[in-house]
Amino acid sequence: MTADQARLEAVWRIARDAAKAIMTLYRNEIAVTLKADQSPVTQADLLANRRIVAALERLDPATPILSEESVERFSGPGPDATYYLVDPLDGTKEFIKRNDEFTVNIALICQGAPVLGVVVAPALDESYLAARGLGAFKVKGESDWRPIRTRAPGTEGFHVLGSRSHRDARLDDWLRALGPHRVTPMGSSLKACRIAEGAADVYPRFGPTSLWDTAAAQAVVEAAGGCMIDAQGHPLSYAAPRQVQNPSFFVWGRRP
Ligand SMILES: Nc1ncnc2c1ncn2[C@@H]1O[C@H](COP(=O)(O)O)[C@@H](OP(=O)(O)O)[C@H]1O
Ligand SMILES: [Mg+2]
Repeated sequence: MTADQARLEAVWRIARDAAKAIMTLYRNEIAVTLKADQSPVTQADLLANRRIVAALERLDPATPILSEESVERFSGPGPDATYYLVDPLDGTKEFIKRNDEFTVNIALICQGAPVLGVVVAPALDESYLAARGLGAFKVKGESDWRPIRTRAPGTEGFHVLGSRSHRDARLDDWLRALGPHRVTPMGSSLKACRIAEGAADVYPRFGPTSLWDTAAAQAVVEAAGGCMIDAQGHPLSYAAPRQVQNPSFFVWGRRP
């Protein structure tokens, strides 16, 4: 087993542990509070955050952690510009609506790029894992690892994935220019993971997102042969984590 694989499996175990904690709360009544930016947060976001941060600190004490639910603890990247980037519960609105489209996300950033990514969908019992040099994998349950690859669009047009909660005129204009397509709404980083496994072709995102929403899924989609790029065609960068907002971006299974 390589060091990268050992680390990938260790980070996956941490994400799965958080996923189990999330599911115990998902089955009961969900209490929702609003954060300062008016976005919803639940006990599940906070519980998952505590478990992930404590476990990553045990696993890798020298590497700083930037998490959506504890941004104030982050004092900047560590040696070699490395840090963990965590969204303990992406798709909180989907969690509250109970449509199963929410994920736990952990990425390892090195020199501004996501070099390892773990995305777990707790309610679906599916995981997407990737590390540079190892490839990208989907795991159903605990042990069924399968390598994944992106696909080329079929002759019937593009299968597009889009946010359930954010749709605006820029997206409508972009879709008009795309040509023949169909759109499936979906929550969370699951959209990019579905493209990584060749189940869809493109995910355009014009609404606001933050670094922790994209990093883990970007590692997966890149290792599977796709890309997550800004309007200039550059891969999303994590080199300046003081600025947590992403630009608009596009996830393509095959680069256009
Ligand atoms: N105004 C805003 N600013 C920053 N990020 C936003 C935002 N509105 C939505 N998002 C991001 O979009 C994510 C949901 O994406 P989607 O609509 O594709 O499911 C949210 O993840 P969280 O659920 O982790 O907060 C949140 O991070
Ligand atoms: Mg999120």
